[in-house]
Amino acid sequence: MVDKHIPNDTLLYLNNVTVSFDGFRALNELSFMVREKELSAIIGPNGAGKSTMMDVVTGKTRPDSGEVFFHGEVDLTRYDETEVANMGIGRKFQKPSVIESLTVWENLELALAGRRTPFASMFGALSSKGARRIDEVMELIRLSDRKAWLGASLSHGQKQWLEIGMLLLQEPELLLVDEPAAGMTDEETFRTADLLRDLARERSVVVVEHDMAFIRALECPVMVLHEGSVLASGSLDHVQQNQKVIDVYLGR
Ligand SMILES: Nc1ncnc2c1ncn2[C@@H]1O[C@H](COP(=O)(O)OP(=O)(O)OP(=O)(O)O)[C@@H](O)[C@H]1O
Repeated sequence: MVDKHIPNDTLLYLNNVTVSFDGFRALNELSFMVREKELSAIIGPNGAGKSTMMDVVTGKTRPDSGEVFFHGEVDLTRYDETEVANMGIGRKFQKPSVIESLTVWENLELALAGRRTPFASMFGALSSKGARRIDEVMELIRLSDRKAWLGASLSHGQKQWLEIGMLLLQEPELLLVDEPAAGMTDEETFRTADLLRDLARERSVVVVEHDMAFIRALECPVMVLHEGSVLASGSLDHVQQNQKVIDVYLGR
């Protein structure tokens, strides 16, 4: 990456990314950057290109043109989903995929096993280091007192937190989180905002969300996507006062 304007602490840099479906541009020369250990939010009306952007970053969709630099050098567009995940990019989908018949601890243990050697997983040897890490993650996701609860008995919000915990055990440097507050109670929504702020102390977190109260609680920079490009960026107050943003949201 040879661009003088890119700060040294940039973790992810999309450069002029275009994705077309049958001639329709879902992403249109999209460029933006994510700094290390930064929490940021992406908003935008339906069809703005938010999911497509995450598909490109995670190797699910290959762009027609443009690059996606991770750590300044690696162009993620050359790798597939598994390779990108192994490089340290985690994606939390909207629908939780927690195993309902396993406890919180067992779900986390399984997620940790995913990154242990086949030999260690086969013989069930969870190291004391591994167990400590699961304890730390349970603390982070506010589920320490639910350790022995079955997935099925958790609330919707708790399932989402457990799923975030499972991703954390992959130790991602960048976490992409898709509409985490959807379907949550107000209290869960605010606890989730707290949780994501905590997570961004150790890694970069990008949240795609529609819920403005939740975005406000994140207290982070916001980028507005529209028709596959950045329409505005800055604080939530700043973008909400932007006339172009107002027009797009009011459908003018
Ligand atoms: N596989 C596909 N084939 C054809 N068109 C697609 C495909 N994926 C996305 N699109 C189109 O690209 C545009 C961007 O879609 P995308 O899902 O990225 O938007 P979004 O901002 O995530 O929307 P939402 O908030 O509704 O989830 C939409 O017009 C969508 O219909």
